Amino acid sequence: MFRSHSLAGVARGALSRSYAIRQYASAPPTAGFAGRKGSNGKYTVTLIPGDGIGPEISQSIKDIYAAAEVPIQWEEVSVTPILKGGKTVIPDNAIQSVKRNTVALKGPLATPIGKGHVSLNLTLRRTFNLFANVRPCVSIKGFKTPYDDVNTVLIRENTEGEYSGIEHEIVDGVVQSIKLITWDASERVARYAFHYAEASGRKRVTAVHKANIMKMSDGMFLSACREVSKEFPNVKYDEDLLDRVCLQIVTNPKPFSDRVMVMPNLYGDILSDMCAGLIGGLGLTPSGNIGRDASIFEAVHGSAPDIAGKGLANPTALLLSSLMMLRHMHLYEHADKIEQAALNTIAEGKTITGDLGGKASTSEYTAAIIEKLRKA
Ligand SMILES: NC(=O)C1=CN([C@@H]2O[C@H](COP(=O)(O)OP(=O)(O)OC[C@H]3O[C@@H](n4cnc5c(N)ncnc54)[C@H](O)[C@@H]3O)[C@@H](O)[C@H]2O)C=CC1
Ligand SMILES: O=C(O)CCC(=O)C(=O)O
Repeated sequence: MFRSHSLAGVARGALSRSYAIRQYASAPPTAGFAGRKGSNGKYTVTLIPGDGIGPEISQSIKDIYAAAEVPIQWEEVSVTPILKGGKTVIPDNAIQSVKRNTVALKGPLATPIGKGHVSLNLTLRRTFNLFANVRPCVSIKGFKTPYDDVNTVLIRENTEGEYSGIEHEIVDGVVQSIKLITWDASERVARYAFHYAEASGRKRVTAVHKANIMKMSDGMFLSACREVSKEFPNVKYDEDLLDRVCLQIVTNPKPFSDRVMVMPNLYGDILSDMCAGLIGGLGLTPSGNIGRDASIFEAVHGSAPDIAGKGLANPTALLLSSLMMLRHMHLYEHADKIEQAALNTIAEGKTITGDLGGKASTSEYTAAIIEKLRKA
């Protein structure tokens, strides 16, 4: 049943190069970066500011990048839902921009609840086949939370599962929602997780599942993980139930710092918010949606309508996502410098946003980071 995937060859070749993964690592170079560097020496990167707090936190990133002289020029595009032939689509110029540049930084996009257009976040992931969503969650040194040793990496299958969007009403009062799991997508994300573990020095891959209940769908996801694990004799493999993992992580997150967790789509969505809660909240957790031909980096959080337009948003999650992007682009020095400035600003605790217990506005926090960059 096991079919090899050509991605493996690409990844092995790339991994033979030396590759240092930092705290907020991009990803092993499986996806490959083939961005455009212009005659001015700058890479063009697509920027989707997004909805709600998106434009405010995107502005913060632009200001920090300008101060840090990151060799990037932003190609800003808006992603608004467009109705075409009865389907909601993404504006073509946004699609073309991501295709051209192969990397994008994206603010959150809002999705109406229980009605309205489909999620454009999911549409983007599917359009570009961004098969792995990498979500690291690391305690910030000096910033006190009930735990100071969280260091989890969660890799979420990103194109199918419970998020397939296949729903219908069978008869009045009975609705069916299909959880679609395919061998190919499971194998692909599993292989990515093992490569990530190898490249980042994590010793174990844990597949997180509910195959006791969803015996066929999660069962196949596990079979794919088991098969792929045979290709990686130096990485241990085990499996654990989602509910048990939740309990274990909130009880003691430390043991999870030696491994990469890989799981179907919805589990990853929920578990990553839970992990965020352990380190200070959604204002701090980044992610990368990794594909073969393009990758889109975005915070784990959404558009935060409750604080939008008030200057209260914490831009750190998007900033750390952008650093995953820089490392994906091999711009390590710029990433390291900005990371240091941001994390030190938080650790000092003088100029931090309300979600972290401070009083600073988004722009005051941004200015504090820029001040640190200037002094560095
Ligand atoms: N990838 C994406 O673009 C995502 C989009 N969404 C969408 O966002 C919208 C709002 O979703 P919610 O469930 O309210 O989740 P949310 O993540 O937007 O907000 C949850 C809570 O966290 C706070 N929060 C989030 N980010 C923050 C930040 N950077 N700084 C300070 N506080 C922050 C919010 O104020 C809110 O209290 C929905 O339409 C949802 O579909 C949700 C998650 C991811
Ligand atoms: O698309 C949305 O509005 C929510 C998406 C989300 O929570 C996620 O999958 O990260």
